[in-house]
Amino acid sequence: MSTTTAVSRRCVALIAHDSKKEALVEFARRHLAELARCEVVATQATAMLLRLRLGLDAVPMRPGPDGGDLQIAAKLAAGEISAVFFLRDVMVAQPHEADILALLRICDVCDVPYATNVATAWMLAQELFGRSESPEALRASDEAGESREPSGGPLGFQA
Ligand SMILES: O=C(CO)COP(=O)(O)O
Repeated sequence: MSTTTAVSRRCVALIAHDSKKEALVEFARRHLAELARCEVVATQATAMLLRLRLGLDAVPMRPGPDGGDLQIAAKLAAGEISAVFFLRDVMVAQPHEADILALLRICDVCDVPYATNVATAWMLAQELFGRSESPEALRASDEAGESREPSGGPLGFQA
C-alpha cells in the first residue's frame, strides 16, 4: 500500500476581456513559474491565448459570453478555486454582464479573493505566491538594464 498522500494543487482562475488579454498574458508571463505549479482554469479564448503565448497549461472552460464565467463560478462555489484574476473591461458593455456579476458575487459569498485590474492582480499574486517583486520594481530594474530570468523583459507587452 502506498504511503504517499496526493497533494492537491492550488487552483486559480484567469480571465480577461478582449481588450485586457494582452495585459493578462503579460501578468501571467511575469508569474509563469508560480502559475505553472497551480492548476489554472480560464475562459476559453483566455485559456487558448495563455497556452499559445506562454505554454501555460490552462484548462479551458466555455467562452465567457457562452457561460464560461458561470462554469468558473460553479467550481468556485464547490470550493475548487482559491483565487480569481479577472481583468475586466468596464468601458465596454458585455452581453454576459449578469454572468460576470454572478462570478464576482460568488467570490464574495465564498470569501475567495479576486483581482479585477492589473494593480490588484499583482498584489494578490504577491500574497498568494509570496513574491516580493512589484511591477514598479521590475520596471525600475528593466530601465536600469538589469537582466532577469530568460522570460523577463520590459513591462511592455512582448510579441
Ligand atoms: O468574456 C470573458 C469573461 O467574461 C472572457 O471570455 P473568453 O476568455 O472566452 O474571451
